[in-house]
Amino acid sequence: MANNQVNKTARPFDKSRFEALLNRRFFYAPAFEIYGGRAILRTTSRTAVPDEVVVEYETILAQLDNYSGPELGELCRKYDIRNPDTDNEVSEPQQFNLMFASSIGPTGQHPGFLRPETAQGHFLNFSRLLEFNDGRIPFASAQIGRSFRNEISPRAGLLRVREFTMAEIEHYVDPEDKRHERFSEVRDVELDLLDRHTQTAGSTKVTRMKIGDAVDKDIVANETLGYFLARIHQFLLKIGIDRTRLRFRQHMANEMAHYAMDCWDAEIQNSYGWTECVGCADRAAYDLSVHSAKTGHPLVVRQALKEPIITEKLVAEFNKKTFGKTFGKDSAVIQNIVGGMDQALLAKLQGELAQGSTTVTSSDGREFKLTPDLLTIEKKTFKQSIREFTPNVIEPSFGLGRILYALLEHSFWSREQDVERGVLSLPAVVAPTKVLIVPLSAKPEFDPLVKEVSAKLRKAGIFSRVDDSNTSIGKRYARNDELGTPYGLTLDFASVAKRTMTLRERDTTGQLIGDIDEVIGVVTELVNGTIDWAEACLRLPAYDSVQSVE
Ligand SMILES: Nc1ncnc2c1ncn2[C@@H]1O[C@H](COP(=O)(O)OP(=O)(O)OP(=O)(O)O)[C@@H](O)[C@H]1O
Repeated sequence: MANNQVNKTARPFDKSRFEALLNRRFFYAPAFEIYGGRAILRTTSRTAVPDEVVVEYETILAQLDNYSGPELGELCRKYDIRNPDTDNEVSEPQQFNLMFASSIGPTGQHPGFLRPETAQGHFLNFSRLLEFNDGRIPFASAQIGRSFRNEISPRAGLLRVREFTMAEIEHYVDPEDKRHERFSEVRDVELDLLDRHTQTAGSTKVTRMKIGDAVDKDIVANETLGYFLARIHQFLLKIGIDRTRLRFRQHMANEMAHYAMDCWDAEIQNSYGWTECVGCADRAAYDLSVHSAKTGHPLVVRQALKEPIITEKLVAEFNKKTFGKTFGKDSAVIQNIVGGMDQALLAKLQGELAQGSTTVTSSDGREFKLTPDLLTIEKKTFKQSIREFTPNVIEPSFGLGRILYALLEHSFWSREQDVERGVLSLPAVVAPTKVLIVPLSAKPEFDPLVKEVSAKLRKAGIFSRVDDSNTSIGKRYARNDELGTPYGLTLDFASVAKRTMTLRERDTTGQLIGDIDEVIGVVTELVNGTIDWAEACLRLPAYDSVQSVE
């Protein structure tokens, strides 16, 4: 071999590191399959695979070349790598390419699936998230992303579409303790509830009730679910949903998924009727259990018990020396029969053995006589210091398009004196532009002031726009009222001379006046929500030439 040949593998192949990686892949997917010389990731249905897994799989596939013959067979057996054409284990090195089950495989065996919600991605990452949280619950994951539904008839604007943006939270709780640490903060929040009993009675009359009372009375299943209902309510009001057109409707038993413990929809009334915009369900342990069953990877929490649980159990033990000799190849059959017995049957067997012998019968009717020199059954003490359980999931699920549509309907109105003048009353927190800067004139002496005000607002973290178009100030206000801009700052000739500025509020059209820096301070607080307009009116004097500019 030529001495100058370069070994391109910087680090020698390390089997144990590689197999540790194979183990890790079970976080995401149960197995991959080889179709016509291509490896296909077999994920649980509707599963989104995070980007990093692609890298991981490429690494895995590249490394498979390091195995050959029986070694590869062994590896494939261990990690369930199969050739689906023959359903045999892969026995010789192949050149693999990577493909995902979510696209059509070369043999067309895998249909493509688009996710109907973002939830699957959360569950796939559960183990890693649990690790980040030091193995403890409760914790939550949140994600915003596109979701897809095969709607038969998409309609009603953004209300029913085939592709939409969803924001979901998966909050993991102990199934035996669904209290929420911060429930006391929302206990007194009043919600309009339409529970299932009211609906069964044929009524749609809501009951306004404190969420604390609803949980105490078992109308809402538990504190964590109640906590999220209250937070959904607060969120929707904060972004500008009209509370008189918001209700929480409980799912009827026949409407709810079979595994769900309780489910409520935040419904918002709009011109199409009452529309579900946020769903909030206690989905029990269903998702994690199903993912776990499909992947073979346990999705559980292991919790050290403060007090170990001591239990006593009857245990069957076969005498290794005599048992195999006596029963030969039937040994396994007998061990299976005894191994499948519950405590009551074992107790019966123990009693019979004490009398001298007992008989067990196989499924094909053969009888085997057992004596105390072959089998002993004794009570043993077990100490359990770890509690292992599958967490339950509380899932608030927001459809952003529906919320936005309802918000636009709730926010839009016309001025009484002129129906042509529309106003979009978006609260500052959601308005795309927070402040409009309106120089009264396009004269160059206004430029430094306009620049100063917009720079100061930018520094305060407030997004503003300048409208220096050549139209009347009234028209400029009207145009920006329709765009939902909550505040206007007007620079006039007094501003140039005396450094004063007026502040206008969109909904009332009320105006205040003050020193430029003082007004910027007030508008910053208004936008940040630390004061409201009434408070601003106490801070700054009213500007009484409103009519002259409107
Ligand atoms: N086709 C769709 N178009 C827009 N948003 C949707 C659509 N389907 C569901 N959503 C939104 O996603 C949220 C959560 O989805 P979920 O599965 O609970 O809805 P769903 O019960 O299927 O809705 P619906 O009964 O109205 O079809 C809903 O509250 C809604 O805001």
